[in-house]
This record gives sequence, structure tokens and C-alpha cells, in this order.
Amino acid sequence: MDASSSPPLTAPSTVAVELAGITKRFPGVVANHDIHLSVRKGTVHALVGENGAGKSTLMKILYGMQKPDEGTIAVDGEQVSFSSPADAITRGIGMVHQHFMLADNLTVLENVVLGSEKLHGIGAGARRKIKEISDRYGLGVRPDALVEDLGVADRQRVEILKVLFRGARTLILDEPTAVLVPQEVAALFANLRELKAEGLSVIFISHKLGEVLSVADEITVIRRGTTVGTAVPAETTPRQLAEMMVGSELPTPETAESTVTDQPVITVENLTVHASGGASLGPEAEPVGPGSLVEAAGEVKKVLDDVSFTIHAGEVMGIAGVEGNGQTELIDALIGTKNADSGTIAFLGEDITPWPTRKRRESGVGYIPEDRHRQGLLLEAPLWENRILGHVTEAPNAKGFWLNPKGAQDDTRRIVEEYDVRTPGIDVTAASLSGGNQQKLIVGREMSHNPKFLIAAHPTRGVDVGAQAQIWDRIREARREGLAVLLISADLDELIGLSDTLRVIYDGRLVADADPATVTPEELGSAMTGAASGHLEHVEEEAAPEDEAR
Ligand SMILES: Nc1ncnc2c1ncn2[C@@H]1O[C@H](COP(=O)(O)OP(=O)(O)OP(=O)(O)O)[C@@H](O)[C@H]1O
Repeated sequence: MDASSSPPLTAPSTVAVELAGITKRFPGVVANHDIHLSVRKGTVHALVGENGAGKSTLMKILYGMQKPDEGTIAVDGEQVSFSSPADAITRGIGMVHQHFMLADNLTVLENVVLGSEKLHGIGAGARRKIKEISDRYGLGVRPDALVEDLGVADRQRVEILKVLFRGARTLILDEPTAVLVPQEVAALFANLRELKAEGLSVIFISHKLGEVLSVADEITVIRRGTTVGTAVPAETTPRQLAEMMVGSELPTPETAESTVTDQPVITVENLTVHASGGASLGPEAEPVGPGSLVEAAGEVKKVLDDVSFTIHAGEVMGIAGVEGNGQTELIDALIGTKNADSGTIAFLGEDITPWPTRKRRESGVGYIPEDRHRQGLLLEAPLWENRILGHVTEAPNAKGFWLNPKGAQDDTRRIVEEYDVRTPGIDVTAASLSGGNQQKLIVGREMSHNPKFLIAAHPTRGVDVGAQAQIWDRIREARREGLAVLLISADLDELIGLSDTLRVIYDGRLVADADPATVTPEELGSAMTGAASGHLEHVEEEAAPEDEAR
């Protein structure tokens, strides 16, 4: 469509948003090349494509965060030009980012009106409007709830409500299900149906093809910056969609044979961390968990409570849990960015509890962090310097006492090649890579050091199905060689498929064990949200956890 030559429509159009001929170039990369996207009113339109295909760039253009080099945007048949998100919001475009942007210490009401009106003396009108929107779309949001008390799914609903409050008619949801358990995904999809029923449109970005096929009315596939086709969910299988996207079949995380040995690699005993305790030694998020950090009695809450387990050589131990139930603190304690208040950590028979992070890393602890931007990368540094991060003293980054830039650069080229990191070179900044490609770089770096113990937090978050298969293969290969893995993932298929043993964390405690061979994602989801499940073996309150960990 050439919107510049077509007059504004007079009759009400069925098209909410039309992007035509969008081209966007970055140095060395054409991120979008003549892309077309037409989103009808009252539909969920999925946007899928491999890592670096150009999805985020296209959405940043629609949301006014970036200017296209060529092409036009029309909203309700009228051509528009956005210089900022504020412009896009004015025209009814809203975006819910993958990383929520809510202020924890404020209420829902305050968060929703933040930025759109003065906080001082919020009128009854705002409260009424929130209630009205919440009721109309079945969001179930309580205006006076404190955001820090809300779980992930509720926070997401607040984000959705926030954009609706500002008058959004088209909502962009960037990988909204990445952090949700299956039951929460079903609830989100119910909310999306309510939005559709009111004539609103949703642009849904996801790498989870099964979900895309179940929620979308239409699908646009982009590949290497161009639109390669559209698909109708009723007539498409996940396999066909995967082929359109990345030219390969759908991978499965399933691990064929067991490689678990009886050689303990990591043994954690009675690990406890308090909310205010555990001196922080490095960059990590504030401790979060369900409920207040300070309990009613004035006692400091345990964010990790008497946790014990052993992982053996050749074993992947998965931990399932809704975000904020102690996973961050467990990872911090294991990698050494936070001290335990009590308990011990032994690595290959040696007590490493007092060891600093660097010593743990040098001894063979690999680390794929939860938050790649804050913990995994120096965003403004080139790729090859990111290759060195966390491994300053190790080959090929170092020769004796000296840094070896050439070694790091050569090895970065190898990782780029081997892990298919889509980049014009190793001198570009990590910030300029797409999210999935950043993840591939981190995984490549960590696996390159042949760790003996790997802390893998969401190792395939944001990566496409092709890269996912590759990362799973690497983890499986290393596991065959004796790697012990602690796998934390919100992707329950990944968790069930890759794990040899599975445990559920809730409110800082390991509360249940599950058999990966028989448990379903739904059962696991119930256990994660605290509901009882007949299929899981619940850990008795009084039972000595170390007995069952062995
Ligand atoms: N600010 C930037 N500077 C330079 N290159 C960029 C910038 N933003 C994006 N790119 C490049 O544009 C291409 C498209 O990236 P984009 O983030 O849009 O992909 P994506 O489809 O969203 O990928 P993913 O699924 O990994 O999130 C990539 O090659 C990326 O490296």
C-alpha cells in the first residue's frame, strides 16, 4: 500500500494499523526491508520470526521509539508520523514490554496514573476508570494493591491496564507469556479475547509457536528483515510455522538416555538467606518474593529457607517456580554475589561457601544469568570484550598475567559462527544485537569454558526455535561429558524435557519433587502457584530435606 497517495478513508475501516514498505537500516544491517503488516480491528495478530529477524525494530517504529528510513504508518486509515512513544500513545498505540516497568513501592493506582496525571491528589475519577477498565476486560486488578505484593501475572495485568488507561486501541505485547505458568497463559488469553470483543487489536510477539497458533487470528512471519508470508492458524501446524520462520523443524527438549552418575558436583545444605541479610557483593536485583519482606511479627523474612540438594555429574536438576520465589537468591548464593546467612555449598567436595565469585568461576562454575542486560553483558562494549566478561584470567582471554585481546577476538568469531549469532562483526556493541542473539553469545561464552557446574537461568529465553535446539544440544552434550546443571526456567516444556530431577520452589523453600518422565506442564504450574497436585511428591514440613536430595 502506498499510503501517501491514498486519501484518508471515509468509511470505517476494518484495519487498525497498517505498516507499509518499512525499511530501517543500522550500520552493516538492514533490520527491516520493505515490511508490510496489516492488523485488523478486533484481532490478535502474531508477529513471528527468528532472532534478529527485525520484529522488535518494527515494533519500536510503530511505538515511536525509532524512525523508519522508508515506509509509512497508518492508524485507522490515516497516515501518521511518530517522533516519540507519547505520539504513538496519543494515536492509541500501547506497548507492554517484556521487562515490566512498574514502581514496586507504589500502588496499582499510582503506577497506572504515573506519567499521565499528577500523583498528588489522584482524583476519584482515576480510581473509577481503573475499576471500569478492569471489570470490562476481566483483569481483576485492585487499585490499592501495592505492586511489590503482586505476582508476575498480576503485574502484567497492571501493565495492560496502564496502556488501556491511556486509551490504547492497539496493544503490542512483547513475549508476554515468557514468564507465565500455563494457567496464567490461559488467563492472559482470556483477557485478550475480551479485548478483541471490544474491537481492540493486539500485536503478539512470541517464539512459542504452539501459543501463537492457539491465540492468533492472523500471523505474519518475518525473516532476515522481510515479510516472508502470512499464515492462518487453523490451517497451520507448529512445524510448518517453524519451517517458515527458520527453515527447520520444531525441536524437542527431551533428553533420551540418563547420564546421571553418583558423583556429587554441587551439594547445598540448609542454605538460608534473609531479605536484608546476605551481603550483596555484585549487581543483582532487589530480593523479591510473595508477600512483604518484613513479616508481621517484625522478623526478617527468609527469601531462601533451609534449601538442600545435591546435583551429580551428568545430571540436570530443574527448579520450577513462579518468578520471585527465591530463585534469584539461590543463584546469587551459588555464584557468590550474595552471602548465605547460614548453610553450606560444596563444589566437588570442597566447601566454597566463603569463596568470591571469581574463584568459583575459575574453578569451573558457568553462569547463564537471569537478566542478560544487567548481569550477563556490558551492553555498550563490543562483542569480543563481552567474551572476556567473567573470564578475565582464563584462556583464551588471558596469557599468563596479561590480557590477550587477540585470543578473545578469535574466539568470539568462533562463537559467533558456532552459535549462529547474527551480527555484522565482533566490534559492534552488545546493545546492537537482537535479544535472542545476545542470549546466544552468553551461552556460547559460558559453554566455551567447559564448566563442571552450570547455573542456567532461562537459557533459551527469547531465542528462536532453531537456536533453542542448538542450545539444548550443547547442554545435553556437556551433560554426557559429566556437566552438572542447575536449570531454572519459566518454559515448563524445557524444564520437563531437559531435567533428570525436578524440584518446585515456593516462598523460598523446595516444596515438592516431580518426576520429569510423567509430570505435565499443568501439574507443575499448579505446584508452582502453591496449589496441591496429586501427582507431585510434596516435601513434608518436618522431613529432613537433605535425605531426599540424595
Ligand atoms: N540499535 C541498533 N543498532 C544496530 N543494529 C541494530 C540495532 N537494533 C537492532 N539492530 C539489528 O537489527 C536486526 C534486527 O533486530 P531486532 O531486535 O529487530 O530483531 P528481533 O526479530 O526482535 O530478534 P529477537 O527475536 O532476537 O528479539 C539485528 O540484526 C540487530 O542486530
